[in-house]
Amino acid sequence: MTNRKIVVALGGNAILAHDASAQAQQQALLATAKYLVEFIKQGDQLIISHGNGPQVGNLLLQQAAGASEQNPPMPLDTAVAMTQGSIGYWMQNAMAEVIAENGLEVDVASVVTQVEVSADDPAFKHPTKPIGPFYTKAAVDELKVAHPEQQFVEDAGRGYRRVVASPRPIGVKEAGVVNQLVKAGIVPISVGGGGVPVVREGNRLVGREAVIDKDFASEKLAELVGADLLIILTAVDHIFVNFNQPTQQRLTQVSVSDLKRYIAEDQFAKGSMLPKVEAAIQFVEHRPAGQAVVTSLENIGEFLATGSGTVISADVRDATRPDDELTTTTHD
Ligand SMILES: Nc1ncnc2c1ncn2[C@@H]1O[C@H](COP(=O)(O)OP(=O)(O)O)[C@@H](O)[C@H]1O
Ligand SMILES: NC(=O)OP(=O)(O)O
Repeated sequence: MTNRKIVVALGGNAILAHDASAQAQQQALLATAKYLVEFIKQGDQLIISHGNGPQVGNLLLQQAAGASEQNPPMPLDTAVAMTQGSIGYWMQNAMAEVIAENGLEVDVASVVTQVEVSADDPAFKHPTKPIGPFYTKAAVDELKVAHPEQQFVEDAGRGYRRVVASPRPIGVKEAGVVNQLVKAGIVPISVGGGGVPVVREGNRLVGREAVIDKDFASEKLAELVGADLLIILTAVDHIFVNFNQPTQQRLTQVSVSDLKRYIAEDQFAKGSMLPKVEAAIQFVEHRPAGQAVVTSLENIGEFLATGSGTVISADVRDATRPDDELTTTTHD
């Protein structure tokens, strides 16, 4: 039994690959739950987080399509809370089924989570977070005329998407509640969709129209609950240098200083791998005894058996080496 406290962040493919129907997303989460239950079987204390980019964008479109004066569309902070509810419901339902199949007795509960951001965060003036479906250039040109207030960007060669503000998390209101649930042996689902963005005004937390990056929100939660591990699950088993080039090499063990050097070399795509790398660095800098891992759902078994995946650790000085020499990256 390992009994580590682990925050595991689920990437897009764990919930929505191509089919945005409720049934397809529930099916995907059932497959995801079969991987996650392995941690519980090992005795680890799990905290689950997830993204919501496609879902919250789709929800805004559904809201706009049915809107009237009597039935106004909800603002983005409320839409984020709605996706925390829907995805949380699917996830806890799927986890309960798989937990029962494995003869375990563990409860899973979603926590509607508010994540504090700064009202002055420059991100409010520079939208960068892609949400909802992909569009062609022609479709975007039409949308810009109909909705001059909305902004769109080309997303990694896959088409155009609407972008919204994505401020950095500075606190998680329900972190204490999440910790209480973990202590009670319950698996919490928290900071879904990066958490509902709120700013503090005295005793009030006031919602803001934004979508926080779930990797940064998961990192903040992992810091605040004192996690041993932050595991970021995505579509690739490892982080690569020279990604998608003939010279690509996967990173197995990597130190913070080496990762910072790779960032300076522009090795990680903005909006996809870069936030994961930055979140991993932030976590191990705050908790030097902890580790961050980037890998895929499908590789969880291998990770648990052999440590396979990209494991990011704080720079550790080795007494047998000169003072300024740090642990270095291993490739294979
Ligand atoms: N250097 C890199 N190493 C590995 N993957 C990379 C790298 N740069 C970009 N990527 C891409 O980033 C993707 C993960 O980002 P994204 O799909 O946005 O995450 P999420 O799983 O959270 O939805 C990977 O599947 C891969 O295609
Ligand atoms: N909120 C968020 O980061 O969602 P995605 O991971 O789905 O983009």
